[in-house]
Amino acid sequence: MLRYPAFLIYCVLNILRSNNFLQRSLSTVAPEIRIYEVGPRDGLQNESKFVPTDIKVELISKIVAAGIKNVESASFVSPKWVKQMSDSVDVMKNIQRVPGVNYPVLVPNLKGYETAKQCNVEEMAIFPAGSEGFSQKNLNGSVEEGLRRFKQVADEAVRDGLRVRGYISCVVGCPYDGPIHPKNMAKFGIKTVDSSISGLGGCPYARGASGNLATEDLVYFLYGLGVNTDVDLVKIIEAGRYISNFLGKPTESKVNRVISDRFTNYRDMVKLASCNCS
Ligand SMILES: CC(C)(COP(=O)([O-])OP(=O)([O-])OC[C@H]1O[C@@H](n2cnc3c(N)ncnc32)[C@H](O)[C@@H]1OP(=O)([O-])[O-])[C@@H](O)C(=O)NCCC(=O)NCCSC(=O)C[C@@](C)(O)CC(=O)[O-]
Repeated sequence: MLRYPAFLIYCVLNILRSNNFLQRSLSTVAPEIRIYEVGPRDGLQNESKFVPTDIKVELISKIVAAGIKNVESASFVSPKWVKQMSDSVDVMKNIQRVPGVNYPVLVPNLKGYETAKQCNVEEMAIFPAGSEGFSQKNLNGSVEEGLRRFKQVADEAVRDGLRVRGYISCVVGCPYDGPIHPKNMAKFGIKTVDSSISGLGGCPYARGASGNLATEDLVYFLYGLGVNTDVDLVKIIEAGRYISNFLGKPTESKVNRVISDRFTNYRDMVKLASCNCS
């Protein structure tokens, strides 16, 4: 009987061989699912080792080179709360912005908003919580206080012609308050999926946060379902390996783990994706 890793290799190889990822990635068909890569922000914010600005910038550029069009790149929260994001101004000033790519940032209050504006940010994310316990831990205030602050940010942003995206943390469960039963849940019509390169991340204030859905696995999964994302799997795998190597920890991406074990260098993977396995 095939063991799980062998089966995964078999599936990856078959998908790569039969469909040719590189050709697909160059296709002009509009993607059916929008991927929001949150690795450079949510992914890294929980890392204890400080990731230097140039590594963050390079990671973002690798992710963009793979075809991802939305990369949450920085966070203008208090540096006392999340030190890893304390160089967000430098990150935003040093990334080479590619036309057509969106580089949103996280903003918790008007102070963060002002800083974001100075960095020519075009889209920001606000992040109230659905539970009292998490709101206190993450934002140092109640749900109501959080909503009040985020409304200020959203009003300013809309006035300034910027886009605003809203997260709601803990809609079904909270590490402090337990299960949450939201009355209204948006169930259908999902067109945007958040994921993080290499499965990195988790909020430092969510006890036991276990990481995020790995972008490589998401791309692979959607590809298997025949859903177009316009993302080059080989390049996104390479970006995942880049940051995992830097952090000195194994990738949380199952696809990346399987492929990395088997293919040691980028050229081999490109050959494979080009169906040139001789
Ligand atoms: C909301 C605050 C700021 C309140 O933090 P606070 O300590 O209550 O803030 P304050 O207003 O009392 O100010 C205290 C000091 O912080 C400074 N300060 C205040 N704001 C800023 C700012 N923006 N930038 C820089 N400095 C700031 C402010 O200037 C002052 O400086 P001092 O006078 O002492 O020198 C804090 O709790 C905070 O930053 N929380 C964010 C924590 C965080 O980043 N968590 C991870 C992101 S959430 C997440 O990952 C979940 C998500 C979004 O992915 C969705 C999901 O999956 O659930």
